[in-house]
Amino acid sequence: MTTKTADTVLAAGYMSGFGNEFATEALPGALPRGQNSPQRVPYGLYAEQLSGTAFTAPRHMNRRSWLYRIRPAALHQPFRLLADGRFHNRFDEAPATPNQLRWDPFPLPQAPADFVDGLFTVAGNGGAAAQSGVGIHVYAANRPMQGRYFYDADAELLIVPQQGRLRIATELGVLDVAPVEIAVIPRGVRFRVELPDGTARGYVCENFGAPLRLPELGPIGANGLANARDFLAPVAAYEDVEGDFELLAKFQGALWSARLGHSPLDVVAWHGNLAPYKYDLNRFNTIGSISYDHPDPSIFTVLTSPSDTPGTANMDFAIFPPRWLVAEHTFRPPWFHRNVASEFMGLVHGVYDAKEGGAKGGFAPGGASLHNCMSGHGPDAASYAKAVAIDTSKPQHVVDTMAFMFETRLVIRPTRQALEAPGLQADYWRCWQDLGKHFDPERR
Ligand SMILES: O=C(O)Cc1cc(O)ccc1O
Ligand SMILES: [Fe+2]
Repeated sequence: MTTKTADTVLAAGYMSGFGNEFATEALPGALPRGQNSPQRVPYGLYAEQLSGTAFTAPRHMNRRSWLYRIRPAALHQPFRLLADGRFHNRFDEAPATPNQLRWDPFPLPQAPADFVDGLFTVAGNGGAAAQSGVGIHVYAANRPMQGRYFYDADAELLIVPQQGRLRIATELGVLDVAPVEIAVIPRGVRFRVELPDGTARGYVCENFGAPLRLPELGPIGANGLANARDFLAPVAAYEDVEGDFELLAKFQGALWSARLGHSPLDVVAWHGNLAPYKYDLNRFNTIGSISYDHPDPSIFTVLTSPSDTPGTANMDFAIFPPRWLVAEHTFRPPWFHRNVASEFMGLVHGVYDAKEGGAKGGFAPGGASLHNCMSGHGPDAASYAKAVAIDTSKPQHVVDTMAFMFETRLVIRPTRQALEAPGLQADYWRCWQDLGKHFDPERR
């Protein structure tokens, strides 16, 4: 396989910044100068525009890139609809439940499975047709995608590796992503996933809504939370290979397959602000209370997909990273709460400070929990007992942890296969049952 990278043009494999107007070429002079679509493109390439927002979207939201490629994306045989599998968008198969749900770590594959084979849909809401909501999936894979490429026309993909590194070779370049990093692949971008560690497991959020962006910072100021310069987009890298390959498309909730005679990762140069990117969650500048009380979790937002209602996101991606807790005379873990929003949580590693104990396997790395609209939840009895006993005049260092949340405006509906999965913890509700009555009208 001939794989050429941009090493000779740019020293690093990545360009830093969020939503920048990037320009990158794997061969010198491959980017047309002064125009997007010249009559004849350098090196005999084809020019192709990839737009991720409406042409007329406001300038600060507009996303598109120009790709200079060996063959246009139009070149493939007709797509055939594939039979329904475990990766889908059927969120109406089972009644949405007000029960708190939790799953053990999702199993690693028994049979050979690549990244797409290994996708298992856990829950979701809305859909591609409405261009709003999310699909929530886990992946568990043990072989690289070989001669297979995938794109999702329904959604932007937010990939959260939990175990094992991923090498995501995309049309626009290569992203190497390890646990505690995330990758975002724009709607429609074609890619192949390789597994440098042999196996991999993690979470995927299909965002059917507006592309993820950095949250507003308000009084926090010009810096903080996820800083724009820590996002990395790949430099152009292409392969010029021919063979009998498969292109998989996710379209309106279903998977389609087409044959194609060449690698679609044949973009020699590109420029624009629509690109895959990665981000190291350890770079997050965590901001919290330095006086009293636990802040609302919106302070932990890494990326947000806005809806048409200001301030009410289609989806927020929040993390709970290592940090110092210093709030005095304060119950420091997440408080007990019921929210209008719905919360799907996963754990990359360590222990989450609201779930120190719990029934059965607890909240374990590679597992998940779901607390839907107005479903009461909060620290389990063990975490509560610990938090009311500590001396809050001393700072507390929360270390070795990385939990995350996909928080959505719409109720998150579990799939039938997720409700029937052996890992669903039937006794999760018990983790709150030891929160006894302490009320005493004689004691203040
Ligand atoms: O339920 C959870 O554990 C997530 C969460 C964390 C937090 O710090 C505040 C509110 C919240 O929903
Ligand atoms: Fe919550």
